[in-house]
Amino acid sequence: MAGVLGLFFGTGEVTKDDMTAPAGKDQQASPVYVASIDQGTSSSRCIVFGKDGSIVAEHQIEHEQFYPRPGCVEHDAEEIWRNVEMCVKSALNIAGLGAPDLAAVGITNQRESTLVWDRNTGTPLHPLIVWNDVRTESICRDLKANGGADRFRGRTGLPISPYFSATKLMWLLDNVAGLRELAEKGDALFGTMDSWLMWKLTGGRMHITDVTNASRTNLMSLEGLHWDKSILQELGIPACMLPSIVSSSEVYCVADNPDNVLNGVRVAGILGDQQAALFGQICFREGQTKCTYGTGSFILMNTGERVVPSTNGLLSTVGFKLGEQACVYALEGSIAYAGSTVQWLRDNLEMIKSASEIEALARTVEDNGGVFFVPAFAGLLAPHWRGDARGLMCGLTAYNTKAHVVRAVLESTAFQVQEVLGAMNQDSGVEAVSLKVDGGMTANALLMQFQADLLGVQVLRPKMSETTALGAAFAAGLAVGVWEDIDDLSKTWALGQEYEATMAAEKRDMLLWNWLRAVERSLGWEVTERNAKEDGGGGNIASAAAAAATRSGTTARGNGGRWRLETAVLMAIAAAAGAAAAVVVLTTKGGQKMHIGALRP
Ligand SMILES: Nc1ncnc2c1ncn2[C@@H]1O[C@H](COP(=O)(O)OP(=O)(O)O)[C@@H](O)[C@H]1O
Ligand SMILES: O=P(O)(O)OC[C@H](O)CO
Repeated sequence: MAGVLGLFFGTGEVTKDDMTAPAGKDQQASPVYVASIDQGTSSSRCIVFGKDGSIVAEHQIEHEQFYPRPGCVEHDAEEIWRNVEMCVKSALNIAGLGAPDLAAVGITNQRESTLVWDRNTGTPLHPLIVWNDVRTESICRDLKANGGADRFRGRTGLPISPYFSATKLMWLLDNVAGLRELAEKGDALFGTMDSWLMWKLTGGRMHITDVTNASRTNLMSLEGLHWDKSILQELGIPACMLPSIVSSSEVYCVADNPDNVLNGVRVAGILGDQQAALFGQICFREGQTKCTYGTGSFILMNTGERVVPSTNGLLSTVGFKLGEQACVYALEGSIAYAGSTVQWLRDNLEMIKSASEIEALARTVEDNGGVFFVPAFAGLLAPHWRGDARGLMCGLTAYNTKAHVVRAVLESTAFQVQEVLGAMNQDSGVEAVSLKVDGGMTANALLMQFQADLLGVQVLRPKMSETTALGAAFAAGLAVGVWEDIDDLSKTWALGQEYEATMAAEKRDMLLWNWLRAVERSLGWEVTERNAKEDGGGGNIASAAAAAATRSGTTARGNGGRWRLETAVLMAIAAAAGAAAAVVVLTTKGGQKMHIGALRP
């Protein structure tokens, strides 16, 4: 069920009285309020900010998550638009403001999630395919087979992965009846959520995306900031269905949809949500780094005006581009499962009743008791990029309790962030001295302290928790003169909480070593009939096992029978997964589970 939250914030600088008589109404001065639409993976919200960067009012609405098949995650784009409209209306009502009181509106959004719609009717032609949907794993496998996972990296900064929009769009073009023909005629459009919202706000007049969102498609040249014709051609994507690429901060238009409450307001900022958080955290200088701990976790380092190529499993991406100014780039490490592991403990394992309970339970034990958890629920993103990894918990003994398990789940986020920061250090040559943090999980002081300990640097949480929405408001406000320049913005950042590293180096090294051993064991676990075909094994599990074993350096020979497996091959599967002992369960085409047995390679 979708939930509705309406929040009112009294803040230091903007008082309740100010809100009943907004400056824009009484004094006829230029409006100083900026609204931000934050369209995220689990919810949409609208926040109205004052000039001092404080929150005046907020409204948030969750939307439904659809899981039509294993590995598939979809949203209803029309539901999202209705929620956005409702959020804006409610936030303005709560603040006692109207559209004329807004200097501008900014948009920030879940990135990569892919939508196609009809140019003439404005109707979505398929549900939104969400960024964490892995249905295009086999398309990616084919592309990788023909030139390697990194064949687009030099141009787009990204590896081939189901995460990015390119293969999601390929899938749509191949699987939605009539879409390719419509697209070739110029009657079907592609966009991420920023494009969709712009389309709706302008009553179907504008089809644009900003450089940060475009940099997540795997279709944009990072240096030229234009769609890469050769990639489009190779992937069979008609260029006419793509939006025009614009900067992150400029007046794009005046919203001119008379049915919308924002009608007449300048739309002046667009940033993908992680880049918006980088901007909202005032990471304007090269080397400055932030981590957002939400459903997933995303670490971005500002690398200035140069594209820093990654050789350690990170992404080169656009940080932001302010109008005509030079583009600022970033290195990014994306982690798919962070706060969602806490939701998993709550909803699937029922070990806690609410996310906020996890800290107290984890504090009842001194440490993880030797337990390590790798949340590779749909493979691992940065820095491993292994679609064949699966989740595991290891190091368990009879001594362990629920508290150790819960603590291991919490710690898994900090370990992943540590790995990414290590890779960032290697790629950029910049050793971070501090990490600015935000997002829901930063409410957890145990996790934040553990993070500082693992990194050996200060972890800094600002007073303002809504840095993503703030970043988009900053981008919009800059374009219309609410804020003069980035120095003006920098004054708004205030420290909320600081965590210093206190853990002894030997203890930290031992923890990191054990984490890496656990990760190693999670790799290559996924061996299915589908993999068997795609691995060129002639459609049988035995050959897939042999392929998996070969990938992991173990040799094995299958007997080629469709469902008959030799002991040697089964043992190779266990070895490929790196487990001391493994229980092998195969799923048949009909969905039936076949319990094969426990193995000790
Ligand atoms: N005290 C807490 N300890 C650990 N995780 C938490 C805590 N409070 C919230 N979370 C997690 O934070 C996530 C929500 O953070 P949020 O920044 O709102 O995410 P998003 O923007 O991705 O929706 C949830 O996945 C939730 O499980
Ligand atoms: O909406 P969020 O906060 O889960 O962020 C999603 C990211 O943009 C995916 O890349």
